[in-house]
Amino acid sequence: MAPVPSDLRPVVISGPSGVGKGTLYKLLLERHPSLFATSVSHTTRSPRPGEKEGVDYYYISMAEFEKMIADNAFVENAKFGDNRYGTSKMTIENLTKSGRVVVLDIEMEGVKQIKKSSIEARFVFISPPSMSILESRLRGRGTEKEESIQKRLAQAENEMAYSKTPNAHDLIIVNDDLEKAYQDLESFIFKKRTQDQEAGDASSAGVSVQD
Ligand SMILES: Nc1ncnc2c1ncn2[C@@H]1O[C@H](COP(=O)(O)OP(=O)(O)OP(=O)(O)O)[C@@H](O)[C@H]1O
Repeated sequence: MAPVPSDLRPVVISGPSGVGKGTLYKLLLERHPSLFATSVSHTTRSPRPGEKEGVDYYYISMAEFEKMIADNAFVENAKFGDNRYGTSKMTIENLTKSGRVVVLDIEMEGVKQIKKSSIEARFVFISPPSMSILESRLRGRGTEKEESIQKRLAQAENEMAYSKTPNAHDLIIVNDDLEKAYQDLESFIFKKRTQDQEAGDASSAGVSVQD
């Protein structure tokens, strides 16, 4: 039987575009399908052909989205073009209550928002071995036009700078050898949370620890 981690806090994976977040995330879900779960986001954009409500996204109107923001129902939300995207607190809480570890692939602004939210999460930053390797991965993936590659590389500098600020992340993994990076990620997730950490987290969050 697959081991069950004692620490069910959601895991937020961030890092520059092209570093391998999606690849690592997919491996977690493939290797432990009944343990890890993704949180289905809410969006104001229309479904694309083949997409399913509640599987790819929850599709809602702009008015509903704004109501959810007003109700503080999102742990993070963002705007891309004319569309809004958000991760709902309740979706995460329900998955966690059902014994799953929620894995979130989130960019830097979202990470900052989650840190301010009521959700207690663990933050893992995936770093490239070098900026030139990051660039060759982005190019090698073959999904991006030149302009988009340049934008992503510029944003990568911001992500890297943020990763160097104290306490931004609980763990930084350099994704050089993929299997090694995966093993580092998995063992971090399965690591037992010490009582000191629990007490420290609880006092910094201003809540009491419950057994
Ligand atoms: N350790 C590794 N060694 C070599 N190639 C890798 C490694 N990890 C990932 N890759 C490759 O790098 C490319 C980018 O990976 P991936 O799409 O997972 O990045 P990402 O961080 O999820 O990017 P985005 O934020 O844009 O979605 C892919 O082609 C992937 O196969």
